[in-house]
Amino acid sequence: MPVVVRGDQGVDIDEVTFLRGEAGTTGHGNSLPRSARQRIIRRAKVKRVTERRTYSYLGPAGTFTEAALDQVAEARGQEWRPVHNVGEALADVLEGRSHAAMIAIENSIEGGVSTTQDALATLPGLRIVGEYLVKVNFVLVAPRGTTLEDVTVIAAHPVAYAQCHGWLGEHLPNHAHVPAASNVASAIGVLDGSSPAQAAIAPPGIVQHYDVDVLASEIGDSTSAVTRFVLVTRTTMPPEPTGADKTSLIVELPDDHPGALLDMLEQFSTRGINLSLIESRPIGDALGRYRFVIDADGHVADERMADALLGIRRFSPRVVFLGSYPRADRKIVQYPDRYADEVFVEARDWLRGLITGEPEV
Ligand SMILES: O=C(O)C(=O)C[C@]1(C(=O)O)C=C[C@@H](O)C=C1
Repeated sequence: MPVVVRGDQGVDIDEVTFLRGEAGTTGHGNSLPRSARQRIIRRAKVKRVTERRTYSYLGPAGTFTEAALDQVAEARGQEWRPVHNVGEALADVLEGRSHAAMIAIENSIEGGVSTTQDALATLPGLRIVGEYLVKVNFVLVAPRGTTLEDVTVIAAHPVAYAQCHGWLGEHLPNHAHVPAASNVASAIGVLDGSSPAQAAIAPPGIVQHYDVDVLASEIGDSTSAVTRFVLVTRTTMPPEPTGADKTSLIVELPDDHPGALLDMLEQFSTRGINLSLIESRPIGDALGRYRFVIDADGHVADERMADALLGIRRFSPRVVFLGSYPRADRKIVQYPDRYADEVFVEARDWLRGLITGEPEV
């Protein structure tokens, strides 16, 4: 298959070059009749429209999720589709309305975003292809003329609300919370009167989109809070290994197998693989049944990771491979020399030799 380089508007660069040559607009003379040239240009325009890709994200404009999507070079100049929740974003991908969806998966204060983790664990056919980090901090906003004394009810996305407990406890200890679909939906509800709240927790950039008073700034519990986002597509080949990769998995453990969690962890530790995340989530069918959400340093194309996955697959009743993709921080993965690819290859060759009867050297 030819490699296609995408232009800013989603047009195949090689296609455009070809058409330019064909239409005689590249300095080789306008040898084609005008009508033929126009037909070719029309074809290029149709292609431009049909080749545009759609990216779904938690909207409306101004959310942190939008800021994460803004970091995706291939998404620039493409169609961005604001949606109401993670489920809708992933349904867009699975049902073909969108090429990819940007979703929040972890926050440095709140931990894993459980709706995302549960959706990825249960919806087959999805792959994480990229990771993006966004620094998050929050402001309290309200319709013009509102004062802090007027505020008894606050609208906020639950993950944002959980990051502002300190400030709220100190300044508005008696407030009530109404959940909002996103950090910007919270403010819209307060402005259009559809929310019972008088004020909303929102990203600082909200003032560029809406006419609001900022009642307080920097209300997050941590000034260094970060949310991790992932770009999800339909199942596809993982991006090429970069040496700075991460592999995401969901693993269920066998029942009645004492030490199963330790067995699973050993698959990684005995191959020199560091885990940057391990979290349990209820499977949901009975009390005491959990699945594990895991991020491991390395790529499925690395021998040590492939070997670990084979080990896990052998005893786990269900393994979901969510993807291998470049780490957002581009930090090269470190591991002891004895887990390098060549060491695995040499050991496999040695074993093959034993079986085929090659003399040992
Ligand atoms: O993208 C947004 O602004 C959101 O409202 C979503 C979300 C999340 O799902 O975690 C994103 C980042 C913040 O940590 C809080 C909320």
